[in-house]
Amino acid sequence: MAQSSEPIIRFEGVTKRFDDDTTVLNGVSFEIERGKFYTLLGPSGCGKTTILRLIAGFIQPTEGNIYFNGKLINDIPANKRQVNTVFQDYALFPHLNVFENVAFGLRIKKMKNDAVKQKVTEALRFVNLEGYETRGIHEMSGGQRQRVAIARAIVNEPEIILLDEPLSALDLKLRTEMQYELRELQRRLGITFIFVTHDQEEALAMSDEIFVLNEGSIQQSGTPTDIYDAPINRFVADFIGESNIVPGRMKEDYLVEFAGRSFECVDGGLLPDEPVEVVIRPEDLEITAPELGKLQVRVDTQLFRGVHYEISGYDDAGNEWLVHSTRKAVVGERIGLAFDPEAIHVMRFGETEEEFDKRLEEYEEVGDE
Ligand SMILES: Nc1ncnc2c1ncn2[C@@H]1O[C@H](COP(=O)(O)OP(=O)(O)OP(=O)(O)O)[C@@H](O)[C@H]1O
Repeated sequence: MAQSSEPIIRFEGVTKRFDDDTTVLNGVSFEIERGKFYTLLGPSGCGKTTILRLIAGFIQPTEGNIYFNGKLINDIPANKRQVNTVFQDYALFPHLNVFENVAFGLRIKKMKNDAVKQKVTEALRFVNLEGYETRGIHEMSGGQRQRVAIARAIVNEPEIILLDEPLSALDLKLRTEMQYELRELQRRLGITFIFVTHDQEEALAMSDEIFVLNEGSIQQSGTPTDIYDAPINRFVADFIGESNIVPGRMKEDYLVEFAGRSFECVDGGLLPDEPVEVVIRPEDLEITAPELGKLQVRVDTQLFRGVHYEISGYDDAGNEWLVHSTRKAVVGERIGLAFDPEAIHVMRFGETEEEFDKRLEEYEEVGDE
């Protein structure tokens, strides 16, 4: 295909305001590559569903442009886009059986009966629902309805499937099963999936790429490990997993000061004496005897979490530290905390992803000279 090097979707400075002048998306730009599993992650009201609706064509941008395979699609109506949506409540037709629910889109296109039968059978096989053709929707479980909704989307052979919190109605166990199933299905189909969730664990487990959103802007985009290991700012560090975030100061490249001491780290490219925020994940801290630790902490609370203990305490500078450890501590006692230079991640206050990328580029250019 001639257009295959183009991103399948590109947003260029897309702003969405509703009639009452509330800005829901604020100049958002991103690219979606073909065949990957993307997740839009963020708290309630941050604009995730609005992005899906813009891609589907249910609403139009107030400013900016949306491209599909390199072609501007701002004014292309929803029914002319090769995109299908799986909604949170599945939006299945209660009066139609499983077969007719899946066949619905094909019937509208006036496809011949034989072809409909073949395509619906194939779609139902894909989601493991062969033999359920004549069942009523009310006779299906939550997980099965979910699969009918997915079969109804894939039967149209769209280039993109949009999934708006499709697992939120399921209980925890089924939800985990469906996470595997959806991920596997996406791999087998090779169709681009754009999945919306406010659940960070779900996003980390399922995605090739995650966009973290807050208040109508993309805070950070990247693979789950990029985002977990190198959050761009406090919002992302707080939203994805648990973090210790303490104030610090850059002394020079690869040397950062916090909790009253200097520590080797792997981050550079900041100005000497620049105030920063330092992130260390609780599982990267190891409990030692006080004199062997890089930091000393008095244990304040301890909770047993089955696999590990969740221990919190304060260092002498008054910073709180959360530790996940298989070793037990004693409340009120002093412990040492050991960690590798790689465990320290330094963030510049309030920096956006764009500013970070620019800084990194300049830093690497200087390094190459
Ligand atoms: N048609 C509309 N008119 C006015 N405001 C709207 C409209 N649709 C959405 N909004 C507002 O836009 C903001 C973002 O909504 P959106 O549905 O995109 O959020 P979300 O991130 O998907 O949230 P949730 O996880 O709660 O679904 C919300 O504050 C919402 O109230």
